[in-house]
Amino acid sequence: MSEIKFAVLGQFFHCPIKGDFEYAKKALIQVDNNGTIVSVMTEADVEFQTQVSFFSSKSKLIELSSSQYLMPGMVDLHVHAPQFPQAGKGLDLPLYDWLQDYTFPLEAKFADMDFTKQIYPSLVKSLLANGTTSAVYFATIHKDSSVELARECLKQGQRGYVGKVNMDEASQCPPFYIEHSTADALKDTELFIQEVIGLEGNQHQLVSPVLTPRFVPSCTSEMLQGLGELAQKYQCHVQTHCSESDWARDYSQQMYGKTDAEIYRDFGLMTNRTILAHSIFLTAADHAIIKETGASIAHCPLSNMYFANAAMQTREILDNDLKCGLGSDLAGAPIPSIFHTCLDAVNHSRVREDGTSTYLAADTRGESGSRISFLESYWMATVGGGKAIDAKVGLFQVGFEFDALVVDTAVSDSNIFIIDEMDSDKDKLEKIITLNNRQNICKVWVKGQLVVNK
Ligand SMILES: O=c1[nH]c(=O)c2nc[nH]c2[nH]1
Repeated sequence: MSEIKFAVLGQFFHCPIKGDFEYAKKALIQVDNNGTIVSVMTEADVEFQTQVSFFSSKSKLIELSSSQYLMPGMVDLHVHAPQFPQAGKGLDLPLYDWLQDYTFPLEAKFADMDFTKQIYPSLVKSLLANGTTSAVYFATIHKDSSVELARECLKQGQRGYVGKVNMDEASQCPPFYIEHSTADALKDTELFIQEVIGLEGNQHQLVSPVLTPRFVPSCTSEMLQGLGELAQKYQCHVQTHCSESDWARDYSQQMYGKTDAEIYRDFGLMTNRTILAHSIFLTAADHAIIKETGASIAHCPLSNMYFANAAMQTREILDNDLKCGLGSDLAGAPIPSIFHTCLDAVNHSRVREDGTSTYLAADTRGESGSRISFLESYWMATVGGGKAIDAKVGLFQVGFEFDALVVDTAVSDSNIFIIDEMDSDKDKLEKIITLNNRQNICKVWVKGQLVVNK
């Protein structure tokens, strides 16, 4: 049996059931040397006090104050790592022009390893500081630079899922940012997988390679076929964009006469380790394919407002029990915080429910019954994300990895203002979800390793 590394004493929130939450006022969570939760006790347990005294005497007790809340680490299912320098600018164009004018020229710069090493450490640091313990990254088409991102995740202790992007369709990719050849790109991708798995210090697979066809328009059918074969060979994760805008949806129909989900399925890219970013224009048949294959959706509410030209079917996706988590979609949206994404997801659904045009009567303006709750969005950010990456994270339960953060509502520059006599436990959790900022996050652990400590 492995040794206990530390035990945390304090209050916690988590959401074992979608749309609901659990609050423990005083709990003791024991974490072993592998970073796994081996015991969760509350005051009702007879052994509670004895265990607290024991860990205290061994100097292994981390005791939270009354303004501090232990919460599961956040999972960001969709981050474009090289777009970090672009965050907060250039969202004036539709998707196609945005890619061609702003994004591809920036991503092309990552051929330069010095530039890579200038950007990626700051990105990983920023995400960790915002409580993102697991991140699923698109890197660029460059193998070495993409491996460097995985190395950086490992160095800073973030659970990273990193993809070398694949794009080889000459009519859609600029000459300065396209694979040299499909065959070379597939060889590079296979090498990338092997190099990430074999990175020094990655014995526990904290970082994993992800097959990453950018989206249907940027890939030839030979590329999709080759990546599908690699997905079967290595059983690794797959990530891509799915039916994200009118333009992208129509492109797939014109080229293949199929939806994106059908195309990915037919090329062997839909597995229970596939993460489909956006997934706005889903048909009933797409829902069935996603459910049957066990693929997941990364809901990116803020970038959908810029690029999707439509609102997400979040209510139906949750009701249909499709696997779904949240993505920041840096830098199709500017904010590197999944807490913020939770708020965006709720706002997005409320605008859909209410509709927008003041020229229409209230009862014809929106799509009634389509809102989601704060608890559902928080569930997606933690448990839903954990299921998508196929990792035991997102809950404080025995056997789960200790990926966690501490929110302190009493830091001097806090936006969260809690009054114990006035706020129910649910009020407190909703305030934390909606008002939390990086200054409130004072500790972050990934796999039991303390990676942020303020
Ligand atoms: O939001 C997006 N960001 C991207 O970089 C991208 N590439 C294809 N489709 C995309 N959508």
